[in-house]
Amino acid sequence: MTQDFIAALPKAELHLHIEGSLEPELMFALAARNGVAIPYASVEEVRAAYAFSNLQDFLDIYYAGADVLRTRADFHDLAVAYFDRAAADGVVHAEIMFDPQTHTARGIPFAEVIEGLLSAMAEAEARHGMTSALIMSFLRHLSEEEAFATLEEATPWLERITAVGLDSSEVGHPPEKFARVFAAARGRGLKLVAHAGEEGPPEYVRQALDVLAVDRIDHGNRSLEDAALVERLAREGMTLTVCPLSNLKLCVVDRIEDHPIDAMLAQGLRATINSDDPAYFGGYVADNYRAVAAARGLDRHALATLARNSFTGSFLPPDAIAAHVARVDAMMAAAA
Ligand SMILES: Nc1ncnc2[nH]cnc12
Ligand SMILES: [Zn+2]
Repeated sequence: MTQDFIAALPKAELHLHIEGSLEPELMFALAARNGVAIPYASVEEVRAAYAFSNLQDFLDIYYAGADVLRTRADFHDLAVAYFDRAAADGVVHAEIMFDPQTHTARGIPFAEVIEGLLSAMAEAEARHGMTSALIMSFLRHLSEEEAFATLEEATPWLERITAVGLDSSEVGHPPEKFARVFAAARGRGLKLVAHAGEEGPPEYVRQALDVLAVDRIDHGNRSLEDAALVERLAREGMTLTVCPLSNLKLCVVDRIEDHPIDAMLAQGLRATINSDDPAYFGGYVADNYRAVAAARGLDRHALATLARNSFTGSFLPPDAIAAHVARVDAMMAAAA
């Protein structure tokens, strides 16, 4: 019953790396289409390689996997596959991240990447009535100067990009390293998000708030180590895009039974549920809801709160947010 309820619950996905939705089957198909050699003999061998002890273990494999993405059609097919799966999971709005530097560093033109994604977004709207938005993420292991160059390269498409983000290796690359480029992005009318407190300390979450002035925190788990920070995040209504199966696979939690999603809600944090890199972490967004519902005994009220938070934390206009929240409320009223 909870299974059906979770899939039927209207929801937004706010933390999804489109490169992390590359399923092994598509990796093989694109490798063949583009004549790219990959270091795996079979889909099973790829899946077996997805055992990670930390974020960096994962990132090494994730950046290698992205090498099969070469053309506009590849980015289109990748994103269409994600939108189809998300629609089946009850996602009605998706704010997807892409990492242009992972591709431009290999000589793939920025235009190929973004035009492929934009055409897939139009297709998702036509096929599923799903709305979507693009978040352009800077790789934090690279320099701020390189992030500036990426922002510059994106200029012709800025109307189509909703936000900038900050991802990749967290520890050693604090948010303050990107203070000026985030200020420039804000000046160009973009929203701001940053991964913080996934592996990095609570201080990185504070920097994301105080130095970058982000609109959302991606992950934020380690905020829980700092009571004053938790109180502030709750008071400011800051959205956290939490990713339970990612947290399990990257050893942010040892067991899914230890996941703090209900503790976050109990402390008044605006937590949401997301899949992060679903092809690598073993599940799309509904799988993430199911995993924590089962492991932490979340009832329908908690699940509906998480779904409502996904809309209130989105970059949709207020009227669209209200309409989506009303649909969640109607579903709860019908179930009562
Ligand atoms: N969970 C994650 N943390 C940091 N960078 C990422 N890039 C893709 N997934 C990521
Ligand atoms: Zn992420």
